[in-house]
Amino acid sequence: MKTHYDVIIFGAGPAGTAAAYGLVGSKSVLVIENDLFGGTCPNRGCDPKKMLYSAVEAKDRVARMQESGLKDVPTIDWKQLMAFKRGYTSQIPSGTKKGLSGAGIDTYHGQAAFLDQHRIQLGDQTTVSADEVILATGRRPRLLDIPGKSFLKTSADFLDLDALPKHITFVGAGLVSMELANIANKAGSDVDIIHHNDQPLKAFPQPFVAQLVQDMIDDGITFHFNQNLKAVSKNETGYTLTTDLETLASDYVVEAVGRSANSDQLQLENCGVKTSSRGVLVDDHLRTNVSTIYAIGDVIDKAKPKLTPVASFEGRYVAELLMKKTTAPIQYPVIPQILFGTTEVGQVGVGYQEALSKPEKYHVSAFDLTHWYTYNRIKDDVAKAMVIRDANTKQIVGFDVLSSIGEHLLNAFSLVMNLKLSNEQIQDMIFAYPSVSSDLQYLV
Ligand SMILES: Cc1cc2nc3c(=O)[nH]c(=O)nc-3n(C[C@H](O)[C@H](O)[C@H](O)COP(=O)(O)OP(=O)(O)OC[C@H]3O[C@@H](n4cnc5c(N)ncnc54)[C@H](O)[C@@H]3O)c2cc1C
Ligand SMILES: NC(=O)c1ccc[n+]([C@@H]2O[C@H](COP(=O)([O-])OP(=O)(O)OC[C@H]3O[C@@H](n4cnc5c(N)ncnc54)[C@H](O)[C@@H]3O)[C@@H](O)[C@H]2O)c1
Repeated sequence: MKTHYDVIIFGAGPAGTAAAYGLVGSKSVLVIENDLFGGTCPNRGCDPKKMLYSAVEAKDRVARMQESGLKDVPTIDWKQLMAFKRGYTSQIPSGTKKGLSGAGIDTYHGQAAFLDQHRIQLGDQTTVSADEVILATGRRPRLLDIPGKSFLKTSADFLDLDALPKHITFVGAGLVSMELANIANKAGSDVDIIHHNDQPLKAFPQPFVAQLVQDMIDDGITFHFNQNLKAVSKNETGYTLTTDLETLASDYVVEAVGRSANSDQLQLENCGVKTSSRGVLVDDHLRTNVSTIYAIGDVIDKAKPKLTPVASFEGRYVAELLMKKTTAPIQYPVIPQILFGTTEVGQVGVGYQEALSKPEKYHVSAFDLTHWYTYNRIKDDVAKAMVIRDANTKQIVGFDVLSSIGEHLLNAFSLVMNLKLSNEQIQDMIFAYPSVSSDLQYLV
């Protein structure tokens, strides 16, 4: 390790590693990680969740095809599924570190904190300095401050469970809970969800969310809306949960009520970087109030969705900025958001609610896809989509989808919107047929 670097990056998640790789060849870089190299997404977020979904989706597809060529719905062997997941996640920290080192990026594993704007003290008491510093330390689960809080588990615990509890309760009906509750239910647990209002997933089209909630209820999940968890206590067999309306029993309780920025262990007071209760404050160049310190990814106080591809996009942007390849403010492409599951809800661009409230500006076309060949073939009985156009230019500016395979159309529409493809340009293309993508020509 050197004693001085061009750039020091705190955090080796999708944001920090994207910035580090972007700087390779132009700048000397040190990446400091105090936990798992690779960060939340591949270790305890998106990727392990979708490994578990491999079995859940396969089971769901088989269940849909009963009396249409398949007999008997398989059960999920949680132990084997977890071993499959761990086969992937166990390689991530060492693989990420090796990848960084192989690219000529120095790494440090351990705690570190600012001494001043340019100097950082490492856990072993050595001091390193840098011309510029990037904060990419992400978020961690926000913990409820209630009696019995030590009994509560997080999404990271759930994603690494050795055995599946008989009864699981999730607190908060956000993205994390809804996705993990569906996995737990399909894998064989009884599942309850406690939510403090009756409008989960506000960023998504509400008619589609209502259908998702109904599907989850039909699958046996119980929602407890408009109530707050007040206390947890241990009983002989599990836990007693007390809300302001009722008492529930459960074997395992996962709290997923949002995530807090990891900005509190960096001793930012020593360098003067300002934060809000929602994260590190940055300008439109992702620069903090200290001109040599930047912040990227989930740790920022931002209105943009806190997602892996957004974090990497910001990492690549700041790398370009530091290499003086750009001086422009960050300009985000459209950002697709999706709730994964056996019913997926996805949204990109102008929201459905906003479009409906401004009929002079937007046209909304609603499609029931259930009887379309693509969805009929897999017996997807709730497939729907909405295409939102600018009323004047007719350009597609928004898209919403509800389907067990919604992610494919969502990405196709993101491409259409980013490239501003016209209806005519799409009709002039040839797609592999029959497929999700070939339906694009019927939807535009
Ligand atoms: C259960 C779950 C499922 C998710 N699913 C999806 C999904 O399907 N799709 C999607 O796009 N996004 C998903 N996300 C969100 C996604 O994981 C994050 O948006 C993404 O990881 C953010 O990247 P990041 O680099 O900003 O932060 P992180 O990935 O959190 O990385 C930050 C890194 O900084 C380290 N760090 C923290 N403090 C310090 C410190 N003081 N010093 C040094 N290092 C530090 C952390 O250990 C971590 O490794 C999910 C999140 C969760 C929790
Ligand atoms: N598919 C994906 O892209 C995906 C999946 C999972 C997570 N993520 C990312 O991770 C982030 C964190 O997810 P999350 O689900 O923890 O947060 P979230 O903000 O999406 O949802 C938390 C929910 O808990 C509710 N809540 C807050 N306090 C509560 C309380 N005391 N009792 C009951 N409910 C309460 C909130 O109203 C909110 O609906 C997401 O915002 C997203 O950026 C993305």
